[in-house]
Amino acid sequence: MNRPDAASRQARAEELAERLAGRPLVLVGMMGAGKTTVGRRIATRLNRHFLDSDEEIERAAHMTIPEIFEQRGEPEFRAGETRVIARVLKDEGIVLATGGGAFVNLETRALVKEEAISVWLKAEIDILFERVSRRSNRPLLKTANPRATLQKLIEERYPIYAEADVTVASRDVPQDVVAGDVIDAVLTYLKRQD
Ligand SMILES: Nc1ncnc2c1ncn2[C@@H]1O[C@H](COP(=O)(O)OP(=O)(O)O)[C@@H](O)[C@H]1O
Ligand SMILES: O=C(O)C1=C[C@@H](OP(=O)(O)O)[C@@H](O)[C@H](O)C1
Ligand SMILES: [Mg+2]
Repeated sequence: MNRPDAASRQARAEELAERLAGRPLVLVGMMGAGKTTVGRRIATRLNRHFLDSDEEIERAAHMTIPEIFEQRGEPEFRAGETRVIARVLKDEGIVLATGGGAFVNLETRALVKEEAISVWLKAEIDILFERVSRRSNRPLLKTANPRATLQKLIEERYPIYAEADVTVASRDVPQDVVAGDVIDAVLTYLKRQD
């Protein structure tokens, strides 16, 4: 990348950081969309603190997500997820990657809408499936037909994710490009709000 591109990229990130004025930036969307990895890159560019709700839950429980599902069950995981997100949204100037089910919760969704700017990282099933197949750390997909499960979740959740302020395609391009797409899309959204 040449220097003028890098400079304008930096300028857009700085403008976004300024326009957000402390409001958290929250990533929502399906498993495999890139919320955790792309979110971390966005935080770096905005010079913000990055948090991931799954990592916060794991830290508090001293267990991995699969262990929590196995030993305590999904309802307890969901309760922890709701609590963790409510707690971290009190912090200013964060980028938060949520777990794929978090925004489905009415209480969490209302809080995110009130306190933050939300971004739906939207990806095609083929991309999602390829990405989630790399690791076996998603308990909801431990089914006889994980692709069909993913498809069912997509159908249930897409109308809900569509309530996010901004939608960005999580394309099959490098994560830095997706991070740049998010920054540009949120900046455009906030400029329109003025
Ligand atoms: N743009 C991308 N191109 C290629 N691989 C990606 C991209 N975004 C994410 N990934 C990979 O997909 C997997 C899932 O990403 P992750 O950030 O954990 O998604 P999420 O948190 O939304 O479930 C990881 O292995 C990550 O490295
Ligand atoms: O979609 C979901 O319900 C889940 C998504 C996961 O997070 P990612 O979306 O970061 O994979 C994790 O919270 C848990 O396995 C449940
Ligand atoms: Mg994640």
